[in-house]
Amino acid sequence: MDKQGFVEVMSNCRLTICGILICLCFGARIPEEKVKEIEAVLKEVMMMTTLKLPDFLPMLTPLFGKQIKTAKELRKRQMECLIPLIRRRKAFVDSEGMFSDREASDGPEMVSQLGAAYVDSLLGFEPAGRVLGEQELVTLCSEVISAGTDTSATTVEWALLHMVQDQRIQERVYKEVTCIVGKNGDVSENDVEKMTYLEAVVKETLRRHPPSHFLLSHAAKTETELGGYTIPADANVEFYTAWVTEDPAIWKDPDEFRPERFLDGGDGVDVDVTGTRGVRMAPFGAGRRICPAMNLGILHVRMLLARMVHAFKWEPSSAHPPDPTETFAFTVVMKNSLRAVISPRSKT
Ligand code: HEM
Repeated sequence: MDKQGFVEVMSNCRLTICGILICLCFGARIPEEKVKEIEAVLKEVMMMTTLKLPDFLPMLTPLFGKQIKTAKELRKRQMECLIPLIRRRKAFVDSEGMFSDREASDGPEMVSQLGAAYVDSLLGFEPAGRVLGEQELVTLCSEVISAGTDTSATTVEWALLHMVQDQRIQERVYKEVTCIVGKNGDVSENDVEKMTYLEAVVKETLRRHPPSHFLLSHAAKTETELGGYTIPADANVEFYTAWVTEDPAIWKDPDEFRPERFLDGGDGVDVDVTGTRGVRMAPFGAGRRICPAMNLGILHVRMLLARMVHAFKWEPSSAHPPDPTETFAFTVVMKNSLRAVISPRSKT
């Protein structure tokens, strides 16, 4: 909680998730300041890659010289942030996980065993008959960190908004968590698997507030028929998926936030979030380009929410009342990010 007496939820969640994903990519534990730096650079990269006029009219590219210069400078900062982590992990892999004392004290601690970091699998990967260069490794790792940070943090913020506004939902989650781990226990991955009400809260959050209203750009490789339209070969296809969850013909009272709809007897109980058995919501996309880390994302969101509600009671800040107005910041986030007052839960 900061000096003003409230917690700014989004920035703290982004930092936590970004730290986890950096560790997942490079197997390293790095200081918070460094996580903040990487997170800020990758957010800028992401905002820079949203579609601009020259993406539709390449002939206009020469008019965008200033933006291209800014993009190149940003790319340089991105490389400077991540290349040292790639080189350190490569040295660790080359030493077969046996750093000497001097090497070990010479940089961030390696906390994932050999083979467990994402970059380990890329170091030996030769997709085009050659090893990947540092630029490519930076891009691939950045993609994972960026794709996982904003989406998961956005989901946590929206879920918490509803738990702050409707204390009944929060108390039900708290009761479920304490029933499983007690008031003093630590919430583990296995524990959250058993929390059916929390699962319903997360599903309802992904239904009511899908972090991405559009999927990533898809392309038709050959001429295709889709929904009665002819899509020419090579055309980009943008899917607006949020509409499915707003349609009263598909969901009862779609605007209402009601986790119970995902419990027995509810209108969402049989919904398949992967879209394999029909699409009633598609927060992760559907088909072969579905989010490859869907289960990890859901796990992060559930773990964070369970631990946050287990440790603290979250209430609205009277100075900054919760405001559900949306805005686009790569994902669709709260325009005025959630600020909540927290008080520690009794441990007895
Ligand atoms: C609640 C959390 C998450 C949500 C809602 C989410 C949602 C999505 C969506 C909608 C897509 C686009 C699918 C398409 O275009 O068809 C996507 C792609 C992707 N996601 Fe996630 N995601 C989440 C968590 C994560 C995490 C934690 C990671 C990494 C650890 C991740 C990595 C990726 C990657 C790499 C892609 C691109 C896949 C490709 O190019 O085919 N996501 N995600």
